[in-house]
Amino acid sequence: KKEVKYGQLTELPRQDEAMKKWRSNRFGQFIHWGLYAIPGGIWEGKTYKYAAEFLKSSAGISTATWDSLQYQFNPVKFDAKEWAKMAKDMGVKYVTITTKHHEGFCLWPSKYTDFDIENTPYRKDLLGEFIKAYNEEGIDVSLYYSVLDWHHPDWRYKLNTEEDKAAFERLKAFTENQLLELLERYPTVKGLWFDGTWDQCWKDNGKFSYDLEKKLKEKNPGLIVNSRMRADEYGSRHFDSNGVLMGDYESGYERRLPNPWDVAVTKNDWECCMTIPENQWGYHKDWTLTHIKTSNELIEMLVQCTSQNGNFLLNFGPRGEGNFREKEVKLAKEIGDWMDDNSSVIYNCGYAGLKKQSWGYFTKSSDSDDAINMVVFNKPINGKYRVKLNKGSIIKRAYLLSKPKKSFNLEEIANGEYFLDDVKGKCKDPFVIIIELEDKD
Ligand SMILES: C#C[C@@H]1N[C@@H](C)[C@@H](O)[C@H]1O
Repeated sequence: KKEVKYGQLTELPRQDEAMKKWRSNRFGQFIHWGLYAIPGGIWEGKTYKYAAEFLKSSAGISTATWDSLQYQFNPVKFDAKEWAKMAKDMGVKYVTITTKHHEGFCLWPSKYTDFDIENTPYRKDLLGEFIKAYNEEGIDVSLYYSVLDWHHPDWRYKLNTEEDKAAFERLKAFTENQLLELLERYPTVKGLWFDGTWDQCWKDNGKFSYDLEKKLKEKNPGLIVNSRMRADEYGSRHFDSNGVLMGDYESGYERRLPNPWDVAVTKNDWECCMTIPENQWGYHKDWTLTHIKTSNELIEMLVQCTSQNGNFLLNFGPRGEGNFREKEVKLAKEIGDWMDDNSSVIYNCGYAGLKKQSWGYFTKSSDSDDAINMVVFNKPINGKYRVKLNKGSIIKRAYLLSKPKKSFNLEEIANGEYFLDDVKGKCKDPFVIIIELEDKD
């Protein structure tokens, strides 16, 4: 074991109220919005297939040219209340929005740069309007912040020379000032979601990331930060050099999920962030380039995350003018309709302590020990659901969440193992079977 002085700051898993709320939220909305939403993946008539928020590098655009987009950023269709209502109806309990992506443009009026919303035709504190509207809908707000900053003259990927090191010291001070400014301006914020921390410059500054986590948590007690913020003094990221998780939850699942049978993942808090297209976080004009996920695919990801003690952060990329594409609005509605009937198997739920089975996923509410949720995605062709519980478990009753009066027939086939006879006819959406257990004692 290495001696790690600048590794985990807060003992995990956190059991304070702020973290319990984060855990019970389970379902969040990610918003990627910045200057990249104006060109939307197309530059001088050419469509670039790579992620739209990387268009500056994909199309080799100079910083001066890219930054001039600031004078076109005028989201006349932006209605924060409308956005918050859509999120509320979709069933999310929290939102994470990009305050500043890799391009360096800030959605809030920052004292530390002119490359911000104040110097656009919009002028107003867009981020403040956003936070107020989402909080009024009862949705917690977390802020995404990219340490990687293509606009800032002091950004360096690697620190080769003394000049590089002096420049990066200034970048670190700028980063700390902006983050403290965000927490000062927006005190209701529950978390910070760090990104752009994969370069050598950050790995060489593990102690700084430790001290910064400490300072930010002193400024906003209860603040929740993702593991992506951190490096230890040896350059190990997310987990320190002895494999101990840093930050408050693991945030390495980006556009991918763990193996659904993996039990080890349940021991930490974690979050998966997911795009609707294959790889577009910012708005891209052309959604014919890749597969666009259906609401049932996205609902299954949300249920899988919950079944393994993880949160699911689903991304939306609004247009430069401030509205969402119709397909995103439709998906939000479809997911919200499912959540209207089934959110009880998501909110405040997690790993049921049972091996996953082929019909779908188990989840269990933190508030009850004698009920288990079966969320069905794959109907068995023989109409019988094989349910393997822990030894000694006895099913008192099993029924559809949607039809609680009608019980399934039970056939016990071994200790803690049953067949449930199907009582449901045709179904096009995922559905829930509630298993009520006999009290053990
Ligand atoms: C790569 C990369 C970035 N990380 C995701 C969360 C998006 O912000 C993407 O641009």
